[in-house]
Amino acid sequence: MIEATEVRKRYGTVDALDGVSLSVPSGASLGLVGTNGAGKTTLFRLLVGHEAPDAGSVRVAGIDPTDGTRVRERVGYLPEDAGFQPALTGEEVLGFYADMRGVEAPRVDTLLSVVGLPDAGDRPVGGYSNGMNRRLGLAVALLGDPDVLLLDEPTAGLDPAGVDAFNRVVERVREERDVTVVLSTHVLSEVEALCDRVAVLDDGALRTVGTVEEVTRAAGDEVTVTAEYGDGDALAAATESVQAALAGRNSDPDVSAGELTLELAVDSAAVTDALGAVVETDPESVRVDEPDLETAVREAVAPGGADR
Ligand SMILES: Nc1ncnc2c1ncn2[C@@H]1O[C@H](COP(=O)(O)OP(=O)(O)OP(=O)(O)O)[C@@H](O)[C@H]1O
Repeated sequence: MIEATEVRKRYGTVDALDGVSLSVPSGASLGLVGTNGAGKTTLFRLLVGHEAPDAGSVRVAGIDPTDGTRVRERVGYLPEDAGFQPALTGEEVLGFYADMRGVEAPRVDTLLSVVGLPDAGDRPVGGYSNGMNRRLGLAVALLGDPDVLLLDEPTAGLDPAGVDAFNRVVERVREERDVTVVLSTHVLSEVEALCDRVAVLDDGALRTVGTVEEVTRAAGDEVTVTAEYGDGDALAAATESVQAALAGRNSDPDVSAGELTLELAVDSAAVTDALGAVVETDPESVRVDEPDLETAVREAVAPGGADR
């Protein structure tokens, strides 16, 4: 659905995108993450045809986005800095964009309900909260029932309730429509909740891309369970019962300094069994360290934890 091939975009002396190739299949949901200034907004602007790449090619639904209005019929875009005339009501804002895109008026009411603003349509948008404004922006992006939805940091600056409300709408839209979503964010829990894929951009380059699971796995494929015990007897008894629970699985605990440590393959049944056994031995504390998306993204941006 989206194909970017060796895309370059330079502003003055800055390589905003420095040879980025990325493919997003139809119906997928991609989280675009990365450092500030990584090139995320630039990529959106190329995907929506607001600008052309200096080199390489971009195709959305097989269309070159700079090729007239055709791509705008297929793509809904919520820019990072979307703002509307404060004196216009929500309905008027939608009506304005609906006219521009030739969408029928009844869709405006439906869309306001879809984004959770069913009763706010007759109010001037100057009185909308930040979250309401973003949801109105999403409604504008949904006009014309696009195949592709591009959301540039849609929840930046929203409070937790606003983030939840927005993300629930995105989830519902994905359930109800066959739409391909690209969403940029600095919040990785959002990617885990809403996206099946993740791409990490940094300094104009794509550092990694894959399913959320694949990218997370790059941070390691082991879970470490560490349990702390008050005295040597408790630790010895715990070691015995954990060994019994994991018998034959080649995962003996390490025991030292009042602690029992287990290293286990992530997602294996051994993790559940070991945790069950550990909890039954009544430890003072239990810690579970597993590969997570945050570590994987940090590693992708700065391999080996290099200072930047
Ligand atoms: N119109 C422009 N003129 C000059 N430089 C630009 C322009 N647009 C982007 N840049 C530069 O290109 C780089 C990438 O910017 P971009 O806005 O795409 O990053 P981003 O990943 O969206 O960042 P953020 O997370 O901070 O929103 C930055 O160094 C930025 O300063």
